[in-house]
Amino acid sequence: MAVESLETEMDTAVRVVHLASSLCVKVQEKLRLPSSTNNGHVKSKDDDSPVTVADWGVQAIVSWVLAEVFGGQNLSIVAEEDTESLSKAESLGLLGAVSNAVNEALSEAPKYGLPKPDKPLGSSDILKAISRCNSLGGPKGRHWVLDPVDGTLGFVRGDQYAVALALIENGKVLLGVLGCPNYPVKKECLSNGCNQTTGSVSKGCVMYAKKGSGQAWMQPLVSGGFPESAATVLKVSTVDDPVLATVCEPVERANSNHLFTAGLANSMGVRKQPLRVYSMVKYAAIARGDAEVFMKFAQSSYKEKIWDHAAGVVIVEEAGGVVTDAGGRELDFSKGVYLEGLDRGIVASSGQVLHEKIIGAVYASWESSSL
Ligand SMILES: Nc1ncnc2c1ncn2[C@@H]1O[C@H](COP(=O)(O)O)[C@@H](OP(=O)(O)O)[C@H]1O
Ligand SMILES: [Mg+2]
Repeated sequence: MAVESLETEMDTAVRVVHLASSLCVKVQEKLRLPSSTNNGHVKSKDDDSPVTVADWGVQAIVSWVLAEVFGGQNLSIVAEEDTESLSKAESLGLLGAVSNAVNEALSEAPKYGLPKPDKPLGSSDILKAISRCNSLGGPKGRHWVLDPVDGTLGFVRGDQYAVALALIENGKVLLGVLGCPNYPVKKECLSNGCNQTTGSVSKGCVMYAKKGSGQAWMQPLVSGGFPESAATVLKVSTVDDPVLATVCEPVERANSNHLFTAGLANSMGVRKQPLRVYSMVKYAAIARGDAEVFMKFAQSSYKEKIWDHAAGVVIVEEAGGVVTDAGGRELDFSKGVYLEGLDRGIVASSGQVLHEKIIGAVYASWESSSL
């Protein structure tokens, strides 16, 4: 499939991620009100991770918009959420909150250049839209891949999170879009917490790239519609000396072994403290040149999912960076929901020189690690 033939796909994906990000901003503001801390709008999944009105809301609007634009018939969407807990009788209030958020967002869709429904969607339409995203992906055909709210823990804590949408064809990522509503314009804010203060929507951004185009782009998130300003080009950092490099990694120890990555960084000569950030905003930081390396080494029993990486990988690559597993191999998006065959961990970096140093360091330190 030629790159230039993806215009409608790219345009729709960027617009719907802007719309979805605006839904998230509103829900996150509500979650921050003291009265709503325990109002049932945050649920725990089976693995104890949180899921919110925003996760279901974003999945519903992305699914609804993609079906409107591309037709629901042959649409394949692989996404994180299902409707099991949302369909239970005791979740009626939650479903109502999701419906309100979805209909409020979709009523604004024309301001984003997107279709809106003739009348507000009912609960069953919304459940249908969410459960349409039950594709398992695989090696053949086109699949949209969505993480409606990546880094839900960051989201409920008022911190970083991302809306991630990618399109995969025959196992290869064709395009990726990352909505980063709290990704501050100034990179210092990522580590010193100025993102914690409530601010205007314009502090966020949307990044996107088409595979093979050699270009990645960033737009500001603006309140109430699609931005009029031109997109800016994203370029990775030119730093290739580990002494000057910033390494970012997950905030949660449970998601990546901080001790192992610290040893690895030290052995390469990295001197700066790691930047710990929730969600795929770490890929955004590499693409924008705010950090040079992103490493994630999960426990060996954990299987990485395609929606947690697809959009970020293509954006970093087109901005000039490199992403592989810890064995230096390309990530394989063709095996279904999981990144099957992943060698130990994921490494993204701003360029080949740093990348090779990290992969070399992994080989040197692996034997002595307990992973
Ligand atoms: N035990 C584990 N090890 C590694 N990654 C995990 C994990 N449990 C959950 N994750 C993934 O890590 C993502 C969050 O990334 P990060 O730690 O970089 O903020 C989660 O995305 P969701 O928040 O979308 O579920 C989830 O997919
Ligand atoms: Mg995720």
